[in-house]
Amino acid sequence: MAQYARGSAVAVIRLRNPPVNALSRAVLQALEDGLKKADADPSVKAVMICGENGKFSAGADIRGFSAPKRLGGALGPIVSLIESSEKPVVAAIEGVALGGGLEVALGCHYRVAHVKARMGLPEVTLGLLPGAEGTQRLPRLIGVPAALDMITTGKHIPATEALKLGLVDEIVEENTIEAAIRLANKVIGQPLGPRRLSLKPVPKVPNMEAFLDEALAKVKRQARGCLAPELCFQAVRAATRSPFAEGVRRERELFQVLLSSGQAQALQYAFFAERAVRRWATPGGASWSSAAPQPVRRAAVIGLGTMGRGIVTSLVKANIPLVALEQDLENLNKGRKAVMLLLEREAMKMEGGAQVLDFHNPARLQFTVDFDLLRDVDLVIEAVFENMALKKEIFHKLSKICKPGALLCTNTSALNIDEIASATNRPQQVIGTHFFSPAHVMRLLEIIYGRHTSPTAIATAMQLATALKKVGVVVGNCFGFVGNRMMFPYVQQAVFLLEEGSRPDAVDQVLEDFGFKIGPFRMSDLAGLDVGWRSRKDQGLTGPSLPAGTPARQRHGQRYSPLPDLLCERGRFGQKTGKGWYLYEKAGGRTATPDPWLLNFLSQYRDTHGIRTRFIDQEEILERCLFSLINEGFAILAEGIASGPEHLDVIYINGYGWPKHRGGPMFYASTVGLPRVLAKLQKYSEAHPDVPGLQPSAFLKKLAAVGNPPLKEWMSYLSQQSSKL
Ligand SMILES: CC(C)(COP(=O)(O)OP(=O)(O)OC[C@H]1O[C@@H](n2cnc3c(N)ncnc32)[C@H](O)[C@@H]1OP(=O)(O)O)[C@@H](O)C(=O)NCCC(=O)NCCSC(=O)CC(=O)CCCCCCCCCCCCC(=O)O
Ligand SMILES: NC(=O)C1=CN([C@@H]2O[C@H](COP(=O)(O)OP(=O)(O)OC[C@H]3O[C@@H](n4cnc5c(N)ncnc54)[C@H](O)[C@@H]3O)[C@@H](O)[C@H]2O)C=CC1
Repeated sequence: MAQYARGSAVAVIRLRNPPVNALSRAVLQALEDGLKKADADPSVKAVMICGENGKFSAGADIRGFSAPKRLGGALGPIVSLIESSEKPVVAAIEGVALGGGLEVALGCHYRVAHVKARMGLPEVTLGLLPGAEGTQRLPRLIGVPAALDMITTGKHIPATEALKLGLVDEIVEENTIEAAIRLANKVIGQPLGPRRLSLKPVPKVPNMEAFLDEALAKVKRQARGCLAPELCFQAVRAATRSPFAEGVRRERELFQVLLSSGQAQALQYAFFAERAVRRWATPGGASWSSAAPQPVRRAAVIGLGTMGRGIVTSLVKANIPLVALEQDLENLNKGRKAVMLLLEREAMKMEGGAQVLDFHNPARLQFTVDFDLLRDVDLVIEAVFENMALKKEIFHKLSKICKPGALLCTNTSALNIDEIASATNRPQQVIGTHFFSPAHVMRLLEIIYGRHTSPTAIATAMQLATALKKVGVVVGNCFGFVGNRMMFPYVQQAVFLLEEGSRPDAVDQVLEDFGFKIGPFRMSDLAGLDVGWRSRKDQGLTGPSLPAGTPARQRHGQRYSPLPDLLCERGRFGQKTGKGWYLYEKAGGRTATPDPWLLNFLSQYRDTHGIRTRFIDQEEILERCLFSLINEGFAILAEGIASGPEHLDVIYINGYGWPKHRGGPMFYASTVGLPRVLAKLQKYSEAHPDVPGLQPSAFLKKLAAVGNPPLKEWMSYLSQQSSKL
């Protein structure tokens, strides 16, 4: 709703729809009614629009986009109605003015913002464009380059920047409403023509067409298959070429294309999925309502290798004082240097820089090899080598040294949390906090509870995720948890495809064209092939503990490819050694080129094992890789390892470079249709009966059999008894 009130000469219209004053049909109707009332009342000389509870508006109600009667069309005419008012209208922007909210403010003749307010047109992140004339008004107000930047990236800008750009007329530190009313009183009677953005020309840029060509190339490069950025660009370009009314018509056409594209639905699903996973729950009934987080005043990180360095950086950025520990002075010095470099780079990106991060202050960041310094920390994150014996040794030590309430977290990427916890005297305080590399950049934090992990420990880890500005997703304990467990069959299929006749660059290309940031072979080279090799040796799948006489391409009666092991035996660990699935310019190089040696090696390998090379088309590459990953997802859901498909999708979008405009693997499966996913898996499984990853999961079969229900109903088809937890 919007509340109308008249005080002296200025009428106040207050947008009201908690928690963020989203513009629902009811709000828009009330806004329109308020404007008409103010217009009709001769004692009203000006209007001020603000939002309830210190927030202007977060824009159109996103849930409304999928409603049968969409609210979209209603907003543009209301923005026009505001602008055409004969009485000055002032927007008082507090909190956020986003999307349709900012478009309402652009319709106003004046804008006053609180210094802490943020503004933006984030529709592009929802697969849309600012469809209430925002693509036509913003360039007229702040110029084409700045408007293009805001509209094609969706970034939120602070009020101080908005003032510099001319997006707002004034910023205030105190009462925004009073300042806006003051301004409204001041401008009564002044001509409104120059304040109506639709009447202004778009400011000229020297050589506009060349500028636009360059901007388009940049947008395309960054969009990677996502439609909205390019259509946002086209709408802004229309503003540079056509009069306002024609630009608005073009904006509407483009908006309709996006609305019906499928990508908008995927991106909006992802928006709500990310919020849904914050409301964690375990099969045992623990949730926010039963658990309060413990404060983390001081933390520790053990192991300053690839992961530990990023984790330390994240903690420092979150302003959490910490101790960083290594096994010896040599590794400590190496780790310290690397951490300092990362922190210096991060500080350069921040306003206030090193002073804000304060990482040279030993009270905030202390480096040591002495476990005794961990006595009084509230939380420890272990990030040493992926080795169970070592992890147990460390956790045993920690449970003796750390104070009783301290939470003990492991960054293991696959190992059993319960076994690690068994080495301690406090298994209820042991939890997996699985960061992704680079840990100070990647948004995902997979939070794994074991059999004994307490609800308080889960709540504390979730709160830590928020403090680190990460997306925490709570999942159960199994080998590889959710993300890596789904990744194993995907990578396995990619390698099998090589055995059968494909090439690393062909497989990567198909998956990168699908939208993955990087294909499975480039990803393995980046992460280091030795990581998986070590784990396979520990599992007895390769190396000295492999029983003599084990067939080269079979383990436990199932198909196995020794190709990655053979590469590692030849010192090909990926980027770090300058060669892996690809060739690099040098050790540590980043430019991957197909390696003739590898192609020759593959061909000899096929000859040795009597494999007939065949042509494998793009469809088969895509389906075998993706459907085996999705199939594992269904098994995970059936086992109760994750509470719903949204969890899997949020993990894949934020941790594994899954293209967000495809909504995550489970959402993607729902758009392909479960009967089709099932039929394809059945086909591939018949062709490869010794590959369990291709055998359709019982849960997928069930969902297909009950008629392919919508994703939000999937979990209701799982009986309680089928959960293993
Ligand atoms: C606002 C935030 C920055 C707040 O963040 P935070 O404090 O972290 O809280 P959250 O947990 O994120 O949010 C709290 C709660 O609010 C829910 N929520 C947030 N924003 C919205 C929203 N816009 N709509 C609905 N609900 C919202 C959120 O889900 C949480 O609830 P929970 O899920 O229950 O936990 C942050 O929330 C944020 O960034 N929000 C999104 C801001 C955004 O993206 N805004 C843009 C919205 S789209 C928009 O405005 C589109 C437009 O430009 C208008 C379109 C006009 C169309 C014109 C079309 C013309 C031609 C076509 C004719 C078609 C015919 C017809 O259809 O009629
Ligand atoms: N590398 C990656 O991409 C990811 C790794 N992980 C997991 O994170 C953990 C660490 O992995 P990386 O950082 O890649 O390993 P790494 O090999 O780069 O670093 C491990 C560090 O631990 C130190 N260390 C070993 N024993 C120690 C001890 N007793 N006390 C203190 N420090 C000790 C080593 O000196 C080394 O610096 C592993 O469990 C791994 O599975 C999780 C996610 C991603």
